[in-house]
Amino acid sequence: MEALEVEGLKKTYVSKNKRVEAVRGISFYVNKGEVFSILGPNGAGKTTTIKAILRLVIPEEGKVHVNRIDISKHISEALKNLSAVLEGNRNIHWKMTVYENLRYFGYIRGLGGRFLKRRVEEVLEFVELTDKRNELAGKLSRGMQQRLAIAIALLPDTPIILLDEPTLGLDVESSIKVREMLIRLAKKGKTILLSTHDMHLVEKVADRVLIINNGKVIVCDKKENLINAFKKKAYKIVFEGEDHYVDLKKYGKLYEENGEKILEVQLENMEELYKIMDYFKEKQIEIKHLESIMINFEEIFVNFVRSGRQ
Ligand SMILES: Nc1ncnc2c1ncn2[C@@H]1O[C@H](COP(=O)(O)OP(=O)(O)OP(=O)(O)O)[C@@H](O)[C@H]1O
Repeated sequence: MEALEVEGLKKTYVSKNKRVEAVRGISFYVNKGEVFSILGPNGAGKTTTIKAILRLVIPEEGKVHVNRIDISKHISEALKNLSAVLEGNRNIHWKMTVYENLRYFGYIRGLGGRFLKRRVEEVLEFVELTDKRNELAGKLSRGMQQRLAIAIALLPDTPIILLDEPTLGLDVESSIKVREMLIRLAKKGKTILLSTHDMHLVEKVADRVLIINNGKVIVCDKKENLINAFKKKAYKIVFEGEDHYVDLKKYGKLYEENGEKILEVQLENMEELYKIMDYFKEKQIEIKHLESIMINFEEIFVNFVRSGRQ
């Protein structure tokens, strides 16, 4: 069942002498309990899409349903299901402590009394900031500020959480912490929509991926399918042979590993593989084994964006 449905979203920013078609007809859905990632280069329209879902920008076309509720018609009802961590840490009060921030934003979301008190402790523990509760938010590291922003979003315990670039500008350790947090949230059954261009994050947490460029969808599929689409086309050929093998360089990357000679190739189709195998035969170089290899998600992304540039 879909937790989020986005249909035909269009948003054009118009200023005095400029029109930017930021989102040009984007549609997708996010299933309940799924981690769905929007991936795209700078300016692709990721932030605009997330803001349009939250009605922070009003799209000129398109529909957004949150748990089957049309957000343009029943905004407060729909928003009860959503919380968001937007880009940057602007939604934190620098001069308040961690604890005061959580109380303050809890009140804003309509929480109070014993429930809020308990929730504050729970989220503090979840983001591992319990021992920083009395520190001023402005004095925290960037990674901790991001965790505080996530804690604030978690307070109302909504079923759907949107995150825009949650690891942007964070050091490796903090990025890993955020990544682990998202995995824990997914395990709790939360529906997560995140925008990012952090490939590691996508590789580790996403179930399905939507790749967009210039405000349009290039592809939307399960992460595994996207990986497999290219995995089949990348091969590692382990071979034996003394002479001639330097010529193989023209086919791909040639190297030695643990005393084995390896040729790594990326191919458009099987014909190309057969051609290479014929060449091995002709030169009497023995192939010991051949395996399809995984190319990393970054390469997959670049391949899709290149092939589908709109
Ligand atoms: N308020 C605005 N007024 C005018 N143009 C805007 C506005 N906000 C975004 N844009 C433009 O719309 C396009 C899409 O921007 P958006 O922020 O949605 O992309 P993004 O994929 O989130 O990129 P980034 O990763 O750089 O944030 C860009 O060309 C951007 O310059």
